[in-house]
Amino acid sequence: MIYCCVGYCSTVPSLTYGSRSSDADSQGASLGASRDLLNNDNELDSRGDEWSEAKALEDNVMSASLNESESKKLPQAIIIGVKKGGTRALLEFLRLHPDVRAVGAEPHFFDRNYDKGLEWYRELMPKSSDGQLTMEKTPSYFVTKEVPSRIYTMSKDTKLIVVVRDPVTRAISDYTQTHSKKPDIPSFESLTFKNVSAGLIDTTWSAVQIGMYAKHLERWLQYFPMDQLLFVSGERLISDPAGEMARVQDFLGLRRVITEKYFHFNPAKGFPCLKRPEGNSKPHCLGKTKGRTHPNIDPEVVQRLRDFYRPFNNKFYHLTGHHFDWD
Ligand SMILES: Nc1ncnc2c1ncn2[C@@H]1O[C@H](COP(=O)(O)OS(=O)(=O)O)[C@@H](OP(=O)(O)O)[C@H]1O
Repeated sequence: MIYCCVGYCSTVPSLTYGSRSSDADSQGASLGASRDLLNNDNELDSRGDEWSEAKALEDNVMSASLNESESKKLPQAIIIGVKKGGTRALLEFLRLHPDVRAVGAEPHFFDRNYDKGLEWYRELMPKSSDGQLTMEKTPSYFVTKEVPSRIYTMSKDTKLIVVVRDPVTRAISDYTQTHSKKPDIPSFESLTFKNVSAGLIDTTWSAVQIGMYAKHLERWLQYFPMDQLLFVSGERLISDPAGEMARVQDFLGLRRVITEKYFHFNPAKGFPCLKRPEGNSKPHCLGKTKGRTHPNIDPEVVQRLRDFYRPFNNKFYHLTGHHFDWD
């Protein structure tokens, strides 16, 4: 069956092909069918959609003029995490590069859909020519035990990108997202502790656990050498997107096409938005599900979390050789 959307047709439901950006939440996306995407808890990022739809339309026009040597390929590079790190922004920035083709939604192949097989996965990818890089992003990969060996089995040469962010802010962002959908959940402060009176941090709470980056990274290093991983600073992706994009493009072996000309800082949103350097088109910002207002958290709890994360952060700095200044 052929599915079409805003002039964009494919053999899988159009939602799965970037007409909507479905970003990770605690459930994340399943690409089995468009119904899955609509029924799960995923965010559908409305402003991101506009951007993705414009891109899908453009891709469609482009693909009409492309020759038959184009084919769907397994990704050579994957944004594997972290949830709420800035993964959507990075993917959308990369999608502007002419040598990158990326699937807009999160395939969740290596964590939830692995039994569907590699051909299912390949089928989700956009067509690309030989010189182009195929990519996807699924932020839950970084913290899922089985994923490193599975990606290694697909290709030991896969390049891996992790967008990391201060784990305390990340945890609050994660909580804010859940709270926006389930306003009745307990407070951040009470979820943080296993035993409030003893002050024990609950490391089984995913919002806390995801930020123990060193622990997760050690699992990846059992399969991949450090030089196959790139750590992008979520903070710098906002304060200096062109600088982070230069690192990313170098790492991926791409020409430095996405430069400061592509960014316009929107002071009202507090984020860089994307603009085409040529022409007068309006800059495109990610949607309102990015940059939600975080609740005020008891400063004592924030301090307790900072103390908790410090050894993990220091180990992470040591392993990566990069100081992220989170303390
Ligand atoms: N350019 C730009 N525009 C908007 N938002 C940006 C941008 N760059 C980074 N960010 C930050 O991205 C955070 C969401 O991260 P993710 O996209 O990884 O979230 S998700 O895991 O896919 O749901 C999101 O977190 P919150 O601010 O907590 O909502 C943003 O701070």
